[in-house]
Amino acid sequence: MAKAKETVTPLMQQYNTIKAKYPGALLLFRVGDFYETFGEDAIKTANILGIVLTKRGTGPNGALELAGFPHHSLENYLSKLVRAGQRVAICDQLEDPKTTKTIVKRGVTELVTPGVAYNDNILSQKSNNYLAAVFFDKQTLGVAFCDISTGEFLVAQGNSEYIDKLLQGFRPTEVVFQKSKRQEFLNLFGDKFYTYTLDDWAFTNDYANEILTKHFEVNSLKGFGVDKLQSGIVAAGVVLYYLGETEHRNLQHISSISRLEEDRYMWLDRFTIRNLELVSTANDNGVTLFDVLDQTSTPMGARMLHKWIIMPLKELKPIQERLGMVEYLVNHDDLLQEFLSHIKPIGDLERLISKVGLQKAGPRELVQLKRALSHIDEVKNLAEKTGNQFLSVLASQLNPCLSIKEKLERELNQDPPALLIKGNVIADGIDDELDRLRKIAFGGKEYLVEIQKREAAVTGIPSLKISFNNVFGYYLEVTHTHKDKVPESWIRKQTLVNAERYITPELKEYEEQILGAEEKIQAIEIRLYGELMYQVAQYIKPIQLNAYLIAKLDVLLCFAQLAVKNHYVKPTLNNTKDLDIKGGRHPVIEKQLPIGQEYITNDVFLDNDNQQIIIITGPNMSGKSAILRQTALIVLMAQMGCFVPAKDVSFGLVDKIFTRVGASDNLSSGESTFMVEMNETASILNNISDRSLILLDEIGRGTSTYDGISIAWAIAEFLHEHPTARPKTLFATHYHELNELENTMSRIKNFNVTIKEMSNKVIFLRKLVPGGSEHSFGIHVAKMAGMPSKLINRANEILKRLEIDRTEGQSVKDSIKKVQNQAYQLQMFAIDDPVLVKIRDTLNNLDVNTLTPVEALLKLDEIQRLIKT
Ligand SMILES: Nc1ncnc2c1ncn2[C@@H]1O[C@H](COP(=O)(O)OP(=O)(O)OP(=O)(O)O)[C@@H](O)[C@H]1O
Repeated sequence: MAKAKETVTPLMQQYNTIKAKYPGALLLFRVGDFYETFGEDAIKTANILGIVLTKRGTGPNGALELAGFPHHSLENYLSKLVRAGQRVAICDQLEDPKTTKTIVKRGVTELVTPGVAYNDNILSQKSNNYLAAVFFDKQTLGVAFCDISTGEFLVAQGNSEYIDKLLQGFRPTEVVFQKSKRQEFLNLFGDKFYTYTLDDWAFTNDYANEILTKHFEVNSLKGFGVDKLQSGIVAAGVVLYYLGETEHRNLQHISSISRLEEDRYMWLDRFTIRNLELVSTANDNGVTLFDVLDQTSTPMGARMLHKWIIMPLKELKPIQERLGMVEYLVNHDDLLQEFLSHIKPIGDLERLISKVGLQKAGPRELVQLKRALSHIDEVKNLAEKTGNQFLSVLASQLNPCLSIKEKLERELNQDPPALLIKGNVIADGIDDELDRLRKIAFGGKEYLVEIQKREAAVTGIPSLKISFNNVFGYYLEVTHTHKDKVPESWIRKQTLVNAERYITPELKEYEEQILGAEEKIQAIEIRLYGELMYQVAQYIKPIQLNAYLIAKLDVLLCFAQLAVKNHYVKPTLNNTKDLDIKGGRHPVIEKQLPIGQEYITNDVFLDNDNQQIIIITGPNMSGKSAILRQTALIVLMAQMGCFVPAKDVSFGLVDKIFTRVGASDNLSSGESTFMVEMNETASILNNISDRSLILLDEIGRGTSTYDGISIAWAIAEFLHEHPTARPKTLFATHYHELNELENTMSRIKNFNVTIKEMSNKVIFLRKLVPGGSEHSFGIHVAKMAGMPSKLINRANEILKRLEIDRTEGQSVKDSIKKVQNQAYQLQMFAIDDPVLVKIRDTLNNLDVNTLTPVEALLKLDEIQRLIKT
């Protein structure tokens, strides 16, 4: 017998057709009250969501896997799927199953990807969720960032270094780029981004211009000031194209596009962003500068703060404006408190108005919008009254959109359900038909009692009753006693033992009304709500401006609160090229010290003429890095417009901050990555100016002493002898040999972080003082790492010998011989134990002269391990 041919049901045929249109996406297929997934998708879904995987059918290809969940759990499950890195296509029923006899029409209504999300469950409140597009043009790279949840749309172009820096700072959750450039992308930006590639045809000028001008309803992009950025525009066009591809077509809230102006912001190279731990730390639970500074009251304020941190300003006027405003708020605490009381309830207005643009705002969100607008009105009034110039300008720009606010107040039930379909969203008194239907649907009982009373009075039948059954609906029941009083117009439907049942045209009409009322009510509410949303959408631009202004005020209020709480002071910015920090502190470390322990403050002074480069020596853990970082953080905070953790600070604007940290893992065969990068990034180094600040932390560490010193030496020389610029530099090192540089280079000065040595123990004083260090600190390091005291004692002996011999002019070779002889006398080595022999040989083979502290550490570790085995 021939094998039965497997039949594919019409439903599965429909599924397969839709699935094929969205390659790479996990398809959630709505069937009745469930979203179902099949095959591979089902296996993934069940895994990620921890739901049951079942199997259906036994065709020639085996059973088909199936996993599904109820439709009302969509939001919750969707966020889990997207967070797990899935692209999720949501396929809905496009018509009411009741109205069709054939298979229900279905289609994908949204494709949710990590970069294209506005669902509160997926987004994190305090950070933006950017989608980025990168365009590899011939010479330059174009980039665009868009956050669909806020409507922000930014564009830039430049070399790969600049684009990399932007990607580091904006940290998009998804990056799209040309299919043919996969390898280039990986080479330049690494594999840490969630990426998606698109066919190359979408990356053309003509296409981008067309899609952008159409979206913004303009003839040219000139008005946005982006028309010159041809590569950037292509990337921006791709963003819009991708949003369309993912079924996001209501994008009114993306109401403008702006250029990321490179010249307006301080340049922080990517190492600086990472090393200063501005917005993220190497380990997940570390504390960032953002964490310490974030005292904002709204999510949009927090997101703005985030941007201010990674993009400090470099123009005096706007910085001073911010600082001036913070000072004013610090001095007017009552006003500050009043502002705060109105800003908190404004909430996330920026994302809220975006949902209006996306046509996804629920009734409660519109009520919240109304509330936010009332508070904006209050903020405006408060700001107006102050007479402060900045606040007066703010007041004149804030627009409480009173007419739409009043409309929302009037037309919406002020305590509505979260979902429109639950009903009771539109207020009473707005639509006559709605009021009438509601009366019928919800006031049904009273209406029937009214009819009953009236008919009883008219007919003189006191026992008249109105009831309902499924056969003929509402009816009047008359006992046989009153049979003869029944009017002629009543239609008899049923005779019982002691009563008769009648219907009347009025009852029939009422019945029809009541049965259809609920559906009609829903239809009217949906229509009226849609109209209301449409009207609110006309206010997207002024409301977005409000959101921006409130976010800005929120950040300034946050700075003012920080100033008071953390004792920050107002920095003085000027046009000199000096940097003068008195009593500086590290804003993050000072917050983490154990209770009772005070942060030791430090002064740092740098200028172009005498003290361009400071070499800071000191043992590990003495606080060198802290001094470097706090210097950069103070500069950065000041240029954000924030007060700073110090006693007194004044400096000339800084245009760029570079950081390089030496560590054994980014050094190869004695060649510093910094040197490599110096060559690679010649274009940037050519742009180093007298206003740049450079932090070099333990460059050369991890190589052997001579290599390390040579590299560090070369870098210091490079920066000192740079033909066009004298960048201010802090150079932390444990190579006391570098102190020699001071003698030959006039603008290099030695400093050290003080310690006190007491009976072989080191106490950190953490004060930066002029002068170099006498010796290296390798043994001290070993001690801190918990090496056995026997070994430490021995190391100290060796060191002492070496130091004595050096002053007596003896060669290192002789010293080593001496200490080796000494070693043979130690009891520990007299035994013929193979482990001890091995230890002895290891020690014998050590060339102490070229040993770096880190190598010493590693050797000691090796020896310790030998003992333990
Ligand atoms: N001024 C200070 N006041 C109080 N504690 C400090 C101060 N500076 C640093 N510390 C503490 O000492 C720790 C080590 O400081 P830091 O990392 O700056 O040392 P380092 O000399 O750079 O060491 P390494 O060479 O190992 O990087 C910090 O994490 C902090 O807890």
